[in-house]
Amino acid sequence: MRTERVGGSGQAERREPKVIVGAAIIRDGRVLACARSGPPEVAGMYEFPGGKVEAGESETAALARECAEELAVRVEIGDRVGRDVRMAHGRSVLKVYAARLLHDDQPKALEHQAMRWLSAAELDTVTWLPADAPIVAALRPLLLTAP
Ligand SMILES: Nc1nc2c([nH]c(=O)n2[C@H]2C[C@H](O)[C@@H](COP(=O)(O)OP(=O)(O)OP(=O)(O)O)O2)c(=O)[nH]1
Repeated sequence: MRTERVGGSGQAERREPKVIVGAAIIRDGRVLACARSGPPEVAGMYEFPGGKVEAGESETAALARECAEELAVRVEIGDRVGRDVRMAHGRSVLKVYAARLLHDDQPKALEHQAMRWLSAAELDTVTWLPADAPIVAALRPLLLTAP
């Protein structure tokens, strides 16, 4: 979706929504859920590790960078999980990809206040950021069928 606003020339400018990517890192039928450390209004709420895609960066490169920065792990990025989720009145969009850890790397919560490996049955035991609800729903069957 494009959002439009009227610029100084009176003509409509088109703005692409900012893309936020998240990694649903799956291991042994569990997904890694990470609790935000801030800002205060969302601190303690769970999300998928990730962040904003920078200019000129691919979504998969952004995910690999964010997983390295936030968790000190290397990941292989797989298929999309769930749909695009519009946030901030359409100014941003959340896209989540399945991922797996490479080289037996062990995640460290370098920027989050907590981390949990959740099975399908445990997905609802944490409070997710509101935008993540459709992604979590789409993830459930994937965890149940994961090898
Ligand atoms: N990483 C991530 N962000 C999410 C999820 N769900 C959700 O609503 N968000 C929101 C929270 C934030 O408003 C935004 C991500 O911004 P961020 O501040 O974490 O991104 P970033 O790591 O690039 O941060 P920065 O460079 O601006 O400090 O997306 C999710 O599952 N994962």
